[in-house]
Amino acid sequence: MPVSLLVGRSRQKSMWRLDSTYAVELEKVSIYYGGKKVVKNVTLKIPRNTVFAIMGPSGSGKSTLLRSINRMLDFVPGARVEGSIRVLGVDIYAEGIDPIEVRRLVGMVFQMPNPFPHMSIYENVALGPRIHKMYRSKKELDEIVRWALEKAALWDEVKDRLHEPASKLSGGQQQRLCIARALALKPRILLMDEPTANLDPIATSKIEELIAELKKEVTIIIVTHSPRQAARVADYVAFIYKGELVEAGPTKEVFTRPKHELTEKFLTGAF
Ligand SMILES: Nc1ncnc2c1ncn2[C@@H]1O[C@H](COP(=O)(O)OP(=O)(O)OP(=O)(O)O)[C@@H](O)[C@H]1O
Repeated sequence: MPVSLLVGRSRQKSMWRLDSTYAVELEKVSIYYGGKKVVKNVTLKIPRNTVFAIMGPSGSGKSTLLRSINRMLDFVPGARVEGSIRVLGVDIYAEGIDPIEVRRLVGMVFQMPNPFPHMSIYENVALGPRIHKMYRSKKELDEIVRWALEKAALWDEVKDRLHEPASKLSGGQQQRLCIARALALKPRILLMDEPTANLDPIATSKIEELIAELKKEVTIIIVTHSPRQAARVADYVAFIYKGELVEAGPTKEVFTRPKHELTEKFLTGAF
């Protein structure tokens, strides 16, 4: 990364342990919507700079668990998290933690590509760095935008149309734009909630290739209901069923020697 990109917050002394073995550590995490417990006592360690897939059938609590990792559940009235969630060594629900800083460090990409449609491609990526004051000159902002679009494997396709509205991009391009938008904030962890559910197979494989590339720099936690996708992209997988963690481990191990009958059923498509 050019030195000029290391401006703003990244120069400040950080409380996050950036060299931590685990990107995320969940301990006895339960999550409620009102009185309804939808995630039940989940303990899980997610190694840094890996792709970790959370898989399970619809309604098993995957998205809820994912959203607890960057305090997105703060926006859901009645949602409550119990237990401890550490991100790069820091308890993100502790008093005094700024949820905005948590969400900068832990970016998120959703199922439906959701760029701001009337904003230009450039502005979609520049918005976060503007809000967080991550640059000192227009030139530096241009560099961040280019860097993020390159990292999201979109630069070559959009470099001559940066000021066109994002709505003119295809669905797959829009999703990569959302990835660029998240990357522009220099996150260390990227949460992806079924990022290819609305994409065709070609756009899906582009995103999957991108995931493999990105894990060199960020930890990726991806929610998928597809065991095939988990097998293709993930180093580690966790299988969640009815809010409970059934098993977790290296992808190869879980797929070749599942310890639990439920996991085997899920992997063979019996759900
Ligand atoms: N805002 C909410 N208020 C109340 N209940 C909710 C809310 N969001 C989700 N739920 C419920 O929590 C449970 C888990 O939902 P969640 O979306 O986390 O599961 P999921 O495994 O991601 O499912 P899917 O694959 O269908 O997205 C479901 O029973 C769902 O109906």
